[in-house]
Amino acid sequence: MSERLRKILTLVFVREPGKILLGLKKRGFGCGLWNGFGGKVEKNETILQGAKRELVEECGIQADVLERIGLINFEFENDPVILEVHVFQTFHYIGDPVETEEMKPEWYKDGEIPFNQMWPDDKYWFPYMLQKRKFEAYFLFKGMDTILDYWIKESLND
Ligand SMILES: Nc1nc(SCCc2ccccc2)c2[nH]cnc2n1
Repeated sequence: MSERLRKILTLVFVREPGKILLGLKKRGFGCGLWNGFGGKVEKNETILQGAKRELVEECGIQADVLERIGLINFEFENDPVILEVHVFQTFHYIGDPVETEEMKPEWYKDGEIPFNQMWPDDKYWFPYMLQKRKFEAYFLFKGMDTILDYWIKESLND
């Protein structure tokens, strides 16, 4: 089986009871969409360390405890690199979110998430996150807007 090229990325959601912190991406990949906070994992850090670093860099919040809740593989047609996105959430953090060059943070009620201004896959896996159910998922994209194929399943492994 030929080894696929993989890019390891993180995605972090800060939670309060009934609310979730989203950031409007101001530049780069996914610009103009609301999303969690995250990005690349550097060579000299673990995935968890990368997730915590990106959260501080993108909105100034320090998360003591990050809980792994999901793993999503994104494939884009005609692109050999698979994005392996490790999804985390935290209810225990320090600081108030601040706007950075990268992200404009805003709190949304769990029932009022702006899915029409987010990646099209989010509406499929957010319900698992909001119900605290661990999940694994795969999405095959054509361009940035069209999902050609996907699967999602509840995962019990830690
Ligand atoms: N929600 C969501 N996020 C991403 S990329 C997340 C990882 C990332 C990458 C670059 C900068 C910051 C964060 C997606 N890609 C395709 N569908 C998607 N859905």
